[in-house]
Amino acid sequence: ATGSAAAEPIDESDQAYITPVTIGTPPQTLELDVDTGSSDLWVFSSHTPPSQIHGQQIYSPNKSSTAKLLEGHTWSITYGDGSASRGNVYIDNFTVGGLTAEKQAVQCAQQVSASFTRETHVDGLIGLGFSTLNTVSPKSQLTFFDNVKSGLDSPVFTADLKHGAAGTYDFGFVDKAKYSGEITYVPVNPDPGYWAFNSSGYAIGSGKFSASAITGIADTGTSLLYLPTAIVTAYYRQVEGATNSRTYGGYVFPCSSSLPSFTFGVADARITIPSAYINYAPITPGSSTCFGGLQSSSGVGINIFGDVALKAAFVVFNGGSPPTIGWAQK
Ligand SMILES: O=C(Cc1ccccc1)Nn1cnc2ccccc21
Repeated sequence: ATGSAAAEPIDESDQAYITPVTIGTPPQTLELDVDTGSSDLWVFSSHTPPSQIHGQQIYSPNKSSTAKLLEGHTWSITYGDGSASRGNVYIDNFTVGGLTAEKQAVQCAQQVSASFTRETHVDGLIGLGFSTLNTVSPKSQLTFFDNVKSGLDSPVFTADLKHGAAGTYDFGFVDKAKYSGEITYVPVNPDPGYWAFNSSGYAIGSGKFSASAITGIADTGTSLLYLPTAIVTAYYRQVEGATNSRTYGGYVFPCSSSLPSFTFGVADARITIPSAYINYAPITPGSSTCFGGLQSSSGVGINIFGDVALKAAFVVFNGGSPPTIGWAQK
C-alpha cells in the first residue's frame, strides 16, 4: 500500500503545515500538523473545553460507531517550546492520504495550552517520531506510521514541504519526480526517539564549507532551523543591521537586508537553503523588522532541522532496520 497527502502552510511564513485526515465512522475530517519531532497523535475533541477551542475542527468519538474508549489510559505532553496538552484515548479508524490504520490510538485533548488554542488552523498533531516517545499511560501506543508500516510497499514516508505552497507527505514510496540528483542516506539514531542524524558541516552564502559534525533532529513540527551559536553568529555577522534581540528571543534584522543563503552537509551531499527562507517573518505583522529563520539552539538544548531546512529538500524517513534518513535537493 501507499498513500499521499497534502501539506498546506497555515500562514505566509510557513509557521506550520496542515494535512487533512479522516477519523471514525462516518468519517470526520480534521487537519493535523504532521510532526516528526513527537510521537503522540492528538486532536481537539468533544472533550476539549469550549473555552479552549478557537475555530478548530473537533473529533467527537461519541459520533463514531467504530470508536472505542481505551479504558483507564491518559496522556500528557509538553513540547520544547513550552506548549502542552493532555487527555484521554480512543481507538478508531484513522486515514491519511488514502492509507487507513484500523485501530489507531486517537488521543483526545481534555486540556490544551494557549498557543494551541491560538493556532486556529491546527486541529491537532500526528506524531511521526519513534513510538518510544508516545506519552499514553499505562500502555504507550503506536504512531500512525508504525501501525501501517508493515502494509506499505516500502517502510518509508517522505516530506516534500514547500515555501508558500502546498507540498506532500508520501507513505510507502519514494517519488522520483519530487527531487533532483541522488538521495543521500545517513544513519539515524532512534534512541532519543527523534529522527536524529549527523550533518557533515555548513557554509554561509558562497563561503567555504566548514566540515564539522552537527548532530540534530529532522523535525517537521518545528518552524525554524536551530543550530549551534557559533554558526548562527557567523551567519548574522554577514547581515546588515542584524542583532540578537532579547525582546524577540533571537536574531532580528531590517526586512530589507539582503541575507546570504545557508548550506548544510549530509555526508558529501549539500542542501542549500535559499536566503528567502531565512527572512522568516516580520516580528509583528507589517513591521519592517524581521525575525530570522536560523536561530541558536543554545536555548533549545538540541539542534533542530525544522521546516526552514526541510522545505529546501526532499526528505526520506526510512523506518527500515536500521532506520536511516535521506536528503535530496529539489
Ligand atoms: O518543541 C519543539 C522544539 C522547540 C522549538 C522552539 C523552542 C524550543 C524547542 N518543536 N516542536 C515539535 N513538535 C511540536 C509541537 C508543538 C509545539 C512545538 C513542537
